[in-house]
Formats: sequence, C-alpha cells, structure tokens
Amino acid sequence: MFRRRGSGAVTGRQSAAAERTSAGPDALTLDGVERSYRRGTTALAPVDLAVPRGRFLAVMGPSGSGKSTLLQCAAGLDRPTSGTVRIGGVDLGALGEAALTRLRRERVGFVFQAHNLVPSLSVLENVSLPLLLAGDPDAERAPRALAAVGLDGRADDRPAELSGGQQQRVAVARALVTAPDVVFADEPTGALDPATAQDVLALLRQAVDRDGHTVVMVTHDPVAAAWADEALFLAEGRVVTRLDRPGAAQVHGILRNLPRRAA
Ligand SMILES: Nc1ncnc2c1ncn2[C@@H]1O[C@H](COP(=O)(O)OP(=O)(O)OP(=O)(O)O)[C@@H](O)[C@H]1O
Repeated sequence: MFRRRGSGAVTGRQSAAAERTSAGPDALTLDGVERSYRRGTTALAPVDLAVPRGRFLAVMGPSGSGKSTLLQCAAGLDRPTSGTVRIGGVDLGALGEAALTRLRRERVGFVFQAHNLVPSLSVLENVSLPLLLAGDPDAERAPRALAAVGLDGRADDRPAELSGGQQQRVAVARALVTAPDVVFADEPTGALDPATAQDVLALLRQAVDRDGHTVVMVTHDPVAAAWADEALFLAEGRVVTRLDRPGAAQVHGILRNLPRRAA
C-alpha cells in the first residue's frame, strides 16, 4: 500500500528527486505576480514562487487570503494584473487565448473538490478525454493512468456507479494522464471523509514520489497539508510564511494565528 511521506518510500523519492534536479526549468514560477480588482481589492500582493519538478506544495491560509486567486493565476485560468507566471519555462503572459487554452490542456492537470467527471462517459473515456483534446494517439496511456489509481477493473463503469472517493481517484488519473508539468488541486479532499481523503492524498503523494509529478494543492486541512513537501501560508494576499515537511499540528498552529482579511 501507499506509505506516508517520511516512511520507507524515502529512498525512491530521493532518487526520483535527484533525477529531476537536472530536468530543465522549474515546473512553475511566479515572479512578482499581483492580482487586483477594480474596486481596489488586492487579492494577491506581489508573490514570488518557484516550484521545482517533483515537488508537492500545499497552499494554505484563511478564507479570503488569496489561495484561489493564486491557483487561478498560476494555472492560467486568470491573468495577473502584473508579474510573470511560467509553466515549464513558458511565459503564460506571452500566450494568446488559444495558445493558453492549449497549454492548459497539454501541460496542466486539474483536480477540483467536485470531481467534474462527465456522467455519460465511462470511467476510461473520462480519463482519455484530455488525451483526445490534446490529440495524443497513445491509446495505452489512459488504461495505465487508471491502473495507477487502482481502478482498472472499473474502466467500463459510469462515474455514478463509483463511490465519491473512487470518482476522485478517477479525477486524479484524468489529471495525470497527459503527464502535465503541474497538477493543480483545489481542495481535492474537501468533499471526502477522512479515510477516503487519505487515499486520494496518498495517490497524489505517489504521483510525486514515483512518477516525478509536481502538485500544487490548495487546502484548508492541516492533515492534508502534512502530505506535502512544503506548505505556503497566505494572509491578506501575501505569502507570510513557509514550512518544509509540514506537520499537521504545526500547520494548525500557524493557521490559527494568521490575520484574516476584513470583510
Ligand atoms: N472577481 C472578484 N472581484 C473582486 N474581488 C474578488 C474577486 N475574486 C476574489 N476577490 C477577492 O479577493 C480576495 C481573495 O479571494 P480568494 O478567493 O483568492 O481567497 P481564498 O483564500 O481562496 O478564500 P476561500 O478559502 O474562502 O476560498 C478576497 O478578498 C475576495 O473577496
């Protein structure tokens, strides 16, 4: 079964990490990324961030601190007011809408709280969808991705025939199937019970340790953050602190003391 970070999985993780250090540009960089809105709200003050390949980053902070804004700007779903976002070295600001859409399809994976599977398609077809959209002809990729989340036996089922946790595992397979530069996960365990949540987090951890994926996860949950390599804490749109190898109790303590944005 999957092992929690810091257990026997460490050796494999270290060798995978060593391979990745020589693997070109960081998966994601933000340089001076700021997002403000017309009525004067600065959702995100200038943020600098570099996420190397093969890293699992948790983004945390009180409600309104700018987590979603950071994720949306970093994933090319929103354009920052100023600053530069690069995914795999590509400057998103230099891309027109069509090229940005293509980059999101081919080089970014998404896992949301609501899994957003297409109900009329089979599980395998759902996982294959990003490959179809990207024009990738490798027919083996989707079954492999499904097997990696332990659901190859359910390929022909419809999403409604699966439990919530299984559906979220399919969403993880769908996010990983194109081997994206970064997987963005927005509260991926928010709708799951604690045990099922741990299974999904273990899958994300495995994707990082075994396959060298890069994950940026927004979460409110200190237990979820403890699966990451690093936690980044936002308050009032700014990065206020970071924690390597975050422990749930430590994360909880930091969160409790962060300032909240005035409503
Ligand atoms: N479209 C918008 N127009 C104006 N203000 C916005 C818009 N979107 C977000 N904001 C503001 O930007 C700030 C940051 O919002 P954001 O959604 O990024 O926070 P969050 O940390 O993700 O919050 P939560 O945990 O509640 O989802 C908030 O003050 C919010 O009201």
